[in-house]
Amino acid sequence: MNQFNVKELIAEQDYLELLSRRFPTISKAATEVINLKSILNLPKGTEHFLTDLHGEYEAFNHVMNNGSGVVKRRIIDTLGKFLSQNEINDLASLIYYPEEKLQLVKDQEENLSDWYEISIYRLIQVCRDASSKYTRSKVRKALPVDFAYIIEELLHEDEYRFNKKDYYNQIIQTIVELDRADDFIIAISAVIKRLTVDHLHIIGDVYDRGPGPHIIMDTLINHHSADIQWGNHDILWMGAAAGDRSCISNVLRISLRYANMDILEEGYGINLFPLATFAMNTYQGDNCQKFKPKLSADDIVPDADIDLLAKMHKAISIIQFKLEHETVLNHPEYEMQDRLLLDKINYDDYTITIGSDVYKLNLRTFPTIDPKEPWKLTAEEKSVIDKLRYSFLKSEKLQKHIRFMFAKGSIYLRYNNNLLFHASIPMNPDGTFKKIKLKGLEKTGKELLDQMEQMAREAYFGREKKNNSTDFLWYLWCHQDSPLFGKDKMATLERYLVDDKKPHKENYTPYYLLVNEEKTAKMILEEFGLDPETGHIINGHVPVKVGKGENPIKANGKLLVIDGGFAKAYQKETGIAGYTLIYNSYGLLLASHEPFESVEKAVNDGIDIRSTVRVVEKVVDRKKISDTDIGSNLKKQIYYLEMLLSAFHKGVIKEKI
Ligand SMILES: O=P(O)(O)OC[C@H]1O[C@](O)(COP(=O)(O)O)[C@@H](O)[C@@H]1O
Ligand SMILES: [Mn+2]
Repeated sequence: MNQFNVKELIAEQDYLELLSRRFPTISKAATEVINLKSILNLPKGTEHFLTDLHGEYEAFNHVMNNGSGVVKRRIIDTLGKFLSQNEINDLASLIYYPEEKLQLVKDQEENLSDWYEISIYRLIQVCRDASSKYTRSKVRKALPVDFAYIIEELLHEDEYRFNKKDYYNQIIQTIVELDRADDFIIAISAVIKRLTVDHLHIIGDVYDRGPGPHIIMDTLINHHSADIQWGNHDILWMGAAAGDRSCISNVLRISLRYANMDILEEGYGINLFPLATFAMNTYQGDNCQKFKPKLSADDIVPDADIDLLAKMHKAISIIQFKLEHETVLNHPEYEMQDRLLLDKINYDDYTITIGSDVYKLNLRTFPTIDPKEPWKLTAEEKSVIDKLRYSFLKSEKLQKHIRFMFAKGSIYLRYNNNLLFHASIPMNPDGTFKKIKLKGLEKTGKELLDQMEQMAREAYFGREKKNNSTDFLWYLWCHQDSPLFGKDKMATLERYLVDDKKPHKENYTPYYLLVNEEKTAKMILEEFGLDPETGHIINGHVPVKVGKGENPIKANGKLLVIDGGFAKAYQKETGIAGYTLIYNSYGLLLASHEPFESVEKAVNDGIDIRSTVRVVEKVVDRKKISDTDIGSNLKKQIYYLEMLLSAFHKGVIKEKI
């Protein structure tokens, strides 16, 4: 125990006085020290890293339910010797989807009471194993109120213990007899999942392309412990929620591109009527071929709807190009003049000059463009975007989700000596950090990212203030110096208006080449105040083309890129359905997942996402809480509690009895 002299105690007297209100006696302070010291020796909790979810809520839910394979591992560890593979799969799907599985069992099982008793018995075993890493108090906090007492009894009673066997069995039988088995199974399955993964990291891009980012956000808000590093698609929605017109038009364009209207209308209550009527009138007779939505195999959309979606898609794309042009004109300091393309179109011969090359346009109808001032919105376009903006600003649900993004999110995060961010760090080709001028001051590396994050927060929280600009949120979406984006340009206009693929190319910034070198990765870790020998960088953003032999582990293990592509639209390219990372007390594990089929298949056929787990790094000594950030915090608390104990003993602070 730390010893302190009177002088030291007097120097901290005010703080100790405050602390003594929570721990008023020697005995209370000593008990807390004993508790905290014992926690330090427990194994480190399991962290789960997911990224680039892109609205794929079903696959996300599944990975949350199976903990990237950790739940099944636990079943095998606890009951593997006694159960067949089928029984293991059945128990796993019961834990993942208890409601659905119970329904199925009721339809099929003849002796339901037996099934209930056996299943409850097995679930308790798995739950006991999952809870063994934690203090009783932490487990208690994870229990649902209704069953807290019973689950606690069952977890801490041993069915083999003499005298207690009947007691234990009686509890289970009574649960079944009183028709409480379904609720009990649902409750204990949730506890198992919750205890299996202690903390969740989302490395960005919850939004866009898939149908249910709002469903994912609801899950995250209800999660017991999660953080988010903003991806470029998240900041786009954050900008839209701040009322930024360029961001709003991008958000709508992407939703229309993938025919995801549910998120806007049902998810966030955005009124699309003004855009629909405007598009129908303005693009009447135009089949808007290039703007037909990209549908996935299971999307069924009638032709008439496709026609309307295509018209709306074209209308909002043209509005977006105009708004972005104006933003670039308003911000010469962004140095994005190469993105001024609307005025490089020759509206007589339908060509566009990009750099020194001239390309043929694939479109000829621009009913709202005045070639003299092509970036000017027509009065109708202005009215449409203003009405949409109103809807975004007034959507309570959207604002709630975005406030959560700000509360639990950041551009980068340091967590247990790992550095987490979505895309990149601005760097020069020579390997040094790139200086970027913001608000008249040049900054690099960590300082730069801190400044950018502060500006993002100011832009959103000042959204109702006069003269507040939200343009910086758009900058973070698509600027080459944005750590959330990391490409030299976002070639959206070229991709829509020119068939030639040459100008579509977006090049990754120097970070991507440099960071493959171990020395650069270590330099970045050091810049962010982490130990380069033991730390890792964890990124998403870039789909890892496993099919083409790409490896997600780079820089000699210092960098992990875990975007394997949850996005269905990208699975052809990547060849898998996503990577997730697990960091437990034994080390770092990388799980690669094959595409998720459906909840039905998972429940009926016990088909899990097939996941391959490989060890990235194994620690020599099992990591304890003492080795984590929480551990450092606890040690600080212990230090002050020991100081308080000294103060009690030396009479600097009196016990409050
Ligand atoms: O394939 P899509 O949906 O048309 O999107 C292409 C655009 O998405 C981006 O790749 C950004 O999205 P990601 O952050 O998911 O990579 C842009 O660079 C590109 O212009
Ligand atoms: Mn991204």
